[in-house]
Amino acid sequence: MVSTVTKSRKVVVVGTGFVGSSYAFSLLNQGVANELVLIDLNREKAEGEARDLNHGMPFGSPMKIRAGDYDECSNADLVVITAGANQAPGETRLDLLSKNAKVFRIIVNAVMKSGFKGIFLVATNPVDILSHVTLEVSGLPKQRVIGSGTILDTARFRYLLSEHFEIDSRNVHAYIMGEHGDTELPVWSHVQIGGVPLSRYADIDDIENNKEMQEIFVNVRDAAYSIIESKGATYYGIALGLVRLTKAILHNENSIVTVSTLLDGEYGLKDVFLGVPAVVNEHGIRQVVELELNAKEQQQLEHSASVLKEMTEKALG
Ligand SMILES: NC(=O)C1=CN([C@@H]2O[C@H](COP(=O)(O)OP(=O)(O)OC[C@H]3O[C@@H](n4cnc5c(N)ncnc54)[C@H](O)[C@@H]3O)[C@@H](O)[C@H]2O)C=CC1
Ligand SMILES: CC(=O)C(=O)O
Repeated sequence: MVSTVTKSRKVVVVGTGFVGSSYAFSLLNQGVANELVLIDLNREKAEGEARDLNHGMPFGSPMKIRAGDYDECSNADLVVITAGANQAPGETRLDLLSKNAKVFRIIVNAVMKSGFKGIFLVATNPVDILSHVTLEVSGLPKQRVIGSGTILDTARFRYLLSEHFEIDSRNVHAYIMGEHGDTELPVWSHVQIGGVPLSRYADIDDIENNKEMQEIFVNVRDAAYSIIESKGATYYGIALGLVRLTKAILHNENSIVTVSTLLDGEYGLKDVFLGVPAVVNEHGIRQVVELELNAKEQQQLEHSASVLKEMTEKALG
């Protein structure tokens, strides 16, 4: 059933490239917001996207879509940032840091200058570090700065497991945690199919060292590289993930999703944005969900945190 929105829900998306325009298209399809403003450095592109999307209105959910400027952020509930460079084939997400950190300082300052009082949702890469930059530049409470983190990696993981075991992906419960990038980790100890632990469901004793399972994780971790090699960019998966997060926020769903948030002692880690399961609602991040990790998973998470921390310190200067 298409959900109905009773009070005004305004979203501004900054960056109407592949990711931003796919997000706008999915938002229109799912009826999650009722006002959407598109901002891009290339104003003509934003205007073209708005016109194209509006022509689909009779087939979607009623909403107002237009191109605009940063003053539109003053009464927005949510600003989604998808602006900045994407990876060229072979480039890592971390390689984008210096270019995109500069872009972020400009964007976040412009949003805040409008008097913005809502929530930031960041997707641009490297997403964990740019979420940290957003927090620092905006001065907002940490609950109101959310990175898309490992929401897409978790979806890829659930999908590939669902294909392998021929089970609806909605019945596969699993998390990818850590960096949205090369140091991310699969939390094998908490994978469940329909509530049954994976080791029991699949009758495999040593799940994390099983060759087929390892291959599934490698395909998750390296998915962006292979899609970028094939078609130049990835955008549909993250667009749907961003809509899922938008719904959790605007509809106050208290959903548990893997997002990037500033840790403050959870998992024994501090002062670093990292992908973890967290409860998300209209106030942003309500709380981090602390899973009981095994020793290997904890060590992998700490490694991911240390890589991100070092890069973040450089970016924040
Ligand atoms: N978090 C995730 O899971 C994912 C993140 N991404 C990231 O999303 C970002 C965007 O990717 P694409 O849409 O493919 O790139 P794109 O190149 O298609 O679009 C980027 C847009 O940003 C705009 N832009 C650049 N500087 C700007 C500024 N100062 N103000 C306003 N707009 C500005 C450009 O004009 C362009 O329209 C990349 O960093 C990419 O790595 C992509 C897929 C998944
Ligand atoms: C590009 C990117 O971050 C992804 O597809 O995972």
